[in-house]
Amino acid sequence: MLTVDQLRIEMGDFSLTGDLKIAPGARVAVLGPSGAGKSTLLAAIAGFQPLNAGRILWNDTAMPNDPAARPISMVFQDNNLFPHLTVAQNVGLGLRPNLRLSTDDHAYVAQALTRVGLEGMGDRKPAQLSGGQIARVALARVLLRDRPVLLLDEPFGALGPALKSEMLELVRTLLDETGATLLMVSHDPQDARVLCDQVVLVADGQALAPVATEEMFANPPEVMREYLGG
Ligand SMILES: Nc1ncnc2c1ncn2[C@@H]1O[C@H](COP(=O)(O)OP(=O)(O)OP(=O)(O)O)[C@@H](O)[C@H]1O
Repeated sequence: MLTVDQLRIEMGDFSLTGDLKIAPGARVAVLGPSGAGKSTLLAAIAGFQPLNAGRILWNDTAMPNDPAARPISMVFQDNNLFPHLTVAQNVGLGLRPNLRLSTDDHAYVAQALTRVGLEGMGDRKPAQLSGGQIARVALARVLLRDRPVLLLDEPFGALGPALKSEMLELVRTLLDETGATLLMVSHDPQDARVLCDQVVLVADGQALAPVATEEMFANPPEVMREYLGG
């Protein structure tokens, strides 16, 4: 269980509060207007954003301060790859942040690359990959990190619709295999319908408790109606 307990964040004029629980294995879309605080919520859960009040807990225990020690892997919009490292090294960072990979580690990296459809591409640099392939590298790293919570901050926003739906399918397959809990920020409410069983709405300075995706779309609250453009 992921718990956002009495969270409060203040940055200048902006403030965000939240008090919610995410069940293990849930697939949650984080939706809301631009600037509402979706990325801030994910950064707080990941440990990159200091809190003014409240706690983030995993299985009823407060998470460590160090983001690397949290039971979390996160993919950002730019897929956070290092341009000077090869694909295999970028993925290997998920296992060993110092990149001292054993023979077994190299084999795990190769397996993860195969798993996301990038067999044999380990020696390339990110600049030699397409946008979809870069997103796959980020997911291969997530696979190797093998953490119970996956945070995706609009990682496929730059991809065209066909490629994006391919990536959402790959995420679904990986979640089926790992049972990880997903929180995914998206600007496209359709992503929620495709992949997520619940929606956390972030609006008016608040991250609301998760609601079933079906219910959210059948009976959207006003801010969601504005956001859906209807
Ligand atoms: N360092 C900062 N100081 C003050 N305000 C900040 C700072 N960083 C971000 N903000 C504000 O915090 C708010 C939340 O930003 P955040 O990126 O979390 O929103 P978002 O919902 O993810 O937006 P988008 O959908 O546009 O990506 C924004 O209004 C932003 O201007």
